[in-house]
Formats: sequence, C-alpha cells, structure tokens
Amino acid sequence: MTENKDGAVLLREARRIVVKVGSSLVTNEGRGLDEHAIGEWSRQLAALAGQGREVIMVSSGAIAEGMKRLGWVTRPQELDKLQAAAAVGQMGLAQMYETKLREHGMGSAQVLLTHADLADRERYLNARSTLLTLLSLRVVPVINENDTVVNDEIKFGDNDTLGALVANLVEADLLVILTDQKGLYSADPRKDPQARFIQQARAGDAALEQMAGGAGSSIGKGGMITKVLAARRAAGSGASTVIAWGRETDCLLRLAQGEIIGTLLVAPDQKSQARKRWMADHLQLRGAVTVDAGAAAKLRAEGKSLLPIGMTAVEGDFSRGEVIAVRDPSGQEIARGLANYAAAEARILCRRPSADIEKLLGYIAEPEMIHRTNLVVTR
Ligand SMILES: Nc1ncnc2c1ncn2[C@@H]1O[C@H](COP(=O)(O)OP(=O)(O)O)[C@@H](O)[C@H]1O
Ligand SMILES: N[C@@H](CCC(=O)OP(=O)(O)O)C(=O)O
Repeated sequence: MTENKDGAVLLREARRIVVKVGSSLVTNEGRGLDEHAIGEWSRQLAALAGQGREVIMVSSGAIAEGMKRLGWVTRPQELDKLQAAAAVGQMGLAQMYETKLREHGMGSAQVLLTHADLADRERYLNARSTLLTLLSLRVVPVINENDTVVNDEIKFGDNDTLGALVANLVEADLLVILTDQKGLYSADPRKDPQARFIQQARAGDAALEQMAGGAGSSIGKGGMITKVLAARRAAGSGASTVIAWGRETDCLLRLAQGEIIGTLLVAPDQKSQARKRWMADHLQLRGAVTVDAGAAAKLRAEGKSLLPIGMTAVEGDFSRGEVIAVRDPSGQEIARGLANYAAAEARILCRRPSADIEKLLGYIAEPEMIHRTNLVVTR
C-alpha cells in the first residue's frame, strides 16, 4: 500500500472531525465576516453530519471582526481592548454560524473555552461531556477561545492549539486546519518562491518545525509553526491533521472521500494506543476501586463502562476527573480510567444501581463511575 493510499483510507474512515478556520479566512483578511465562506463550510459540515460523521468547528475571527465593527484599523496592543474587540466580534461570529448552519438543517452551539478549563480535571471532564452530548444531539459546536476573561497565563493564544486540544478532548480522528495557504511548504511561500509543497509527513516530525518558521499574517496570530505543533499535539490522542486552503471547493467533502488536499500529517499511533500512553504518561494515579467478577469480565472482555453497581470497595481520596485504578476481586489492577465521581461519593455508590445515584447524592453527573471512552484496560 502506498503512503497516499494509507492517507486516503485514514481520511475516509475519519468519523469525528474537528475543523479549525483561521481569522484571515473567516474575516476576509480583516474586511469583515465572509458570509459566503462560512456558508460553504456550514454546507459541508451538514453534509458530513448527514454521512454519520461528527463535526466540531473551531473558529477564529472574533478580534478581527470586532475591530472592523468598532472601526479600528490597527490592532491594539492593550489586552483590554483586544478583549473588548473579541466580545463584540464573537456576537457576529456566533450569529453567522448559527444562521448558516441552520440554513443547512443543522443546530449549532457556542462553546467558549480557556486553557484553564482544559487544565482543570473536573472542568475538562465537564467540557468533554458537554461536547459529546452536543455531538450526539447532532448539533455542531462552534468553539473559540473565551478571550474576554483570558490573560497571558490562561491563554491558548492561537486557535491552532485550541483546535488540537479540542481534538484531544473529544478524541477526534481528524483535525482539519483551514488556512490561507495550500498547506505546508518547506519554507514560508510568501518569502521563498522556491518553497517545496509537503503533501504528506509524520505528525511530530521535528523537520516540519524547521520548515514552519515564525508567525504568519498580521490578521491571525499563529502562522504555520502553531499548525505543525498542533498536529503533533493532536497526534498525542491519535488524530491525524490536514492543513489545507480554506477556499478550496468542497474541501471538507473531498477530504472525507479520501482525496488528499493540502498537507496530511499522519498520527503515528492508533487512538487506543495513544490514549493508553496519555494516561500512563500524563496522569497520576489517585486511588482505586475494586469491582466484582462480573464487572471485571465486562470491562476486560467487552470494553464496557464501569457502573457503580459493580463496585465493591473504594481506596484513596480522589476527585472527579482524576485517574483511578480498577482492581478485580483478587486485587489485581485490570484497568485505569477517569473517575466521574469523587472518592467519598463513590463509597456511597458502591453496589447501587445507576438509577439511584440522584437519590443518593442529590445530583447525577453520569450513570457510569468510569465511562468506557475514559477507560484503558491494562491487563
Ligand atoms: N512553511 C510554511 N508553509 C506555509 N505557510 C507558512 C510557512 N511558514 C510560514 N507560513 C505562513 O503562515 C501563514 C498562515 O498562518 P496564519 O496567518 O496565522 O493563518 P491562520 O489565520 O489561518 O491561522 C501563511 O500565510 C504563511 O505566510
Ligand atoms: N480567539 C481569537 C483567535 C486567535 C487567533 O488569532 O487565531 P488564528 O487566526 O487561528 O491564528 C479570535 O477569535 O480573534
């Protein structure tokens, strides 16, 4: 099988897709929201959803659109002015996506995130459940950074990084970064006319970072380097990345049919391997639950979620969103996963059916103690 054929299969099989569009595209180089372009992406997102795929839009453009609406010609330096512009522009952005997606029969939802939301385990899980629920409702989440409340410490800064983190968050198969170039070149094509086009490479290959150089246009913030780094980050949860020209006709639909448009940066690891590595590398074990033989068998053989009814004991003092081990009745660790309930709550829920959770705790987060998508079988 050739490299390209592998790539084509990967694109065709992508079920959950995060699409990121940059400020210059969305706002027509700062001239104002590009209604036609947003309409075209919306039409394609709806068609992809019609094929049974799940799609998420990460859209920049709030600051650029806000500047236009406020009549500002030069981008201010002051954070409060940028935040004010973002708040003004975001109204237009959300309205435009809502209108265009609705024209194509799709519901939409605005989701504004900060870095702190994804760094905090509990908020991470909340954001994840909300997005997965929106997808199951066939609503397109339209995501941007919550610019109004960010300072330098909690800023993603560029939406390429945000796109990759969202791909990690929902374990997407594919991240498509649409920009104002055909893809990645061996050097910035604005500066080097000899620059060679890269059609396919391995996400995370250090040579790509050399090629991508510094920040790009004056409208956007990231440039190509943030896209290459985003591809590396997305690959951490098994998502491959495409960097392509956002005005290419039917770009998203053709990609999903397996046509390699732009640059394809292939994730070296499968999703399941990537998830295992991520849990092993990034997260500290905070406690454990012991399960009965029936639950152990379901987890190991069928990859099912862990329900409270199968739990017999709880160890440690963990919070919601932290990683815990799952032990079989002999005390052997069989799996690890993210706890939906804190240790004290889990103790109350042992051996109880999920239908009783609300009565026992006064609220219900999820019916599972660990959802199967947050669970890795370790032996
Ligand atoms: N190796 C490269 N290949 C392609 N573009 C590059 C490269 N290095 C730098 N760039 C620049 O990055 C720009 C895209 O980044 P940016 O303007 O931030 O886009 P967006 O707003 O879509 O995120 C291109 O217009 C290009 O000038
Ligand atoms: N959150 C900001 C976008 C940050 C940014 O500039 O991103 P990008 O244009 O994708 O490089 C906005 O909406 O204006």
